[in-house]
Amino acid sequence: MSDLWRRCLERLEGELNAEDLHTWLMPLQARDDTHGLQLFAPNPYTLDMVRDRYLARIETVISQLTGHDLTVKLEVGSSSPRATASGKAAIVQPKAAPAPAPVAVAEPAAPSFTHNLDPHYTFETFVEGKSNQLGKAAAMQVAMNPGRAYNPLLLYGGTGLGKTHLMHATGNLMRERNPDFKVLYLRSEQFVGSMIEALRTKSMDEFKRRFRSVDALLIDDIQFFAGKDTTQEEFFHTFNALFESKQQIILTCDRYPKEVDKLEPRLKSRLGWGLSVAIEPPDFETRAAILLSKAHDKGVAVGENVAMLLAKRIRSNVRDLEGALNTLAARANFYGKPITIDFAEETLRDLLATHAQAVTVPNIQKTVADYYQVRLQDLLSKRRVRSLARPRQIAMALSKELTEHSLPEIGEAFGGRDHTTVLHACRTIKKLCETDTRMRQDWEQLIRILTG
Ligand SMILES: Nc1ncnc2c1ncn2[C@@H]1O[C@H](COP(=O)(O)OP(=O)(O)OP(=O)(O)O)[C@@H](O)[C@H]1O
Repeated sequence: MSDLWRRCLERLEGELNAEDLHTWLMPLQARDDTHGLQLFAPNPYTLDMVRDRYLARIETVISQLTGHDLTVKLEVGSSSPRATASGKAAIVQPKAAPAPAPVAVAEPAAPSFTHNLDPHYTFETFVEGKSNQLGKAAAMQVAMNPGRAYNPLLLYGGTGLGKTHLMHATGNLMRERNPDFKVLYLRSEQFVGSMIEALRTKSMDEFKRRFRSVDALLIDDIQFFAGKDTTQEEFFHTFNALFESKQQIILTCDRYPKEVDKLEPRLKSRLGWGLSVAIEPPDFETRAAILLSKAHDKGVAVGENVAMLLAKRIRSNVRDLEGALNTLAARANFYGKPITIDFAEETLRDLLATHAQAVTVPNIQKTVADYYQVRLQDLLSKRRVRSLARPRQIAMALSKELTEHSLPEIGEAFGGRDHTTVLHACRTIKKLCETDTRMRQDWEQLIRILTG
């Protein structure tokens, strides 16, 4: 990779979120020569996005890095000399000074395949807990034995729980073990965008070649394929081609794919050929460990007490937890203060209040009643029919999980029941979640509704 471009990316890393960076900027190839830097987008769709959203900023950063006022233009293509032989290049020119800009020394021509994995998303930076243990183990297996261990590997679960992280970690490990391994990561919107562009420019053959020539294809958030029939058709053929030649496919979805409406049955059936693993919301200890690990990686001094405060109060997902940490770090830096419990509570008062708000026992009762379509007064009554008893137990267990109330207090809130009844409910639901998929999905969905 061009040294100048690498330095530019490093600078932008601190400004853009990881997702945008690896979606739009990392796929760009770059080449610098005595005249300047050339940037190549893999397709017109990416080119448009980069030009509209990032080009001005890239120009500024390049100018800062080189000390010259440079103009950057883009084209679709590749940085390998063969691909640019059309002579369209000469992309960076000094805006004012006629003299050639002194830029970084050119490296040998880059390989024609540029992987676009986020180097920060690795297994080392992924904190393991009960909620993601299986997913991590499966992903590692796939990285060690691509195309053969589980194909496809499908990671599913709610937003911000680490699916994308694990996917990149798998790709990164594959490439660490074999640097020539071609791993292509895309969000499903990019797949759709590339396909639309290929249809428009009548370059479907090129599109097919691009996706079928990789060793591993990683597609994020495939729920976006729902209702897009032509995309599904094309993806179906891509899938078959890759699968047959034992190229690895890794996918993520925000729920169990069988539950995604408007996804073709034959595609759903293919998705089930390999291994589907749920990534669940992390428990308290894992949330605290993730927070401490993120703080360590970012060089932010956060004590265990602060990590525990955030982990206790922010249960929705890891992304929110990380967002809170970033806010704290930025404020502490600005005011030059250490991150104490008081500082954290003060700084995040509104945010913590929002997270606390939803999770009260009455709120849980109402949410569970709505979810199972029973009347609230029946849920709180003494009636023991199964259609009420199970939702009631779930509501009790959720109250224990999501609030600070004691067992007797929860019993009291459920029509004056004994604390042993609540304890029994908690144990029953915990056991059921381990053995009954449906139950576990209901539980996770309710947690998402209550904490999202
Ligand atoms: N177990 C974990 N250890 C370390 N970081 C984690 C873990 N789980 C999630 N994260 C971090 O949380 C953030 C969100 O994770 P990620 O983007 O992978 O979520 P996701 O499940 O793909 O969400 P979405 O469905 O919205 O794309 C990332 O910064 C990721 O590094």
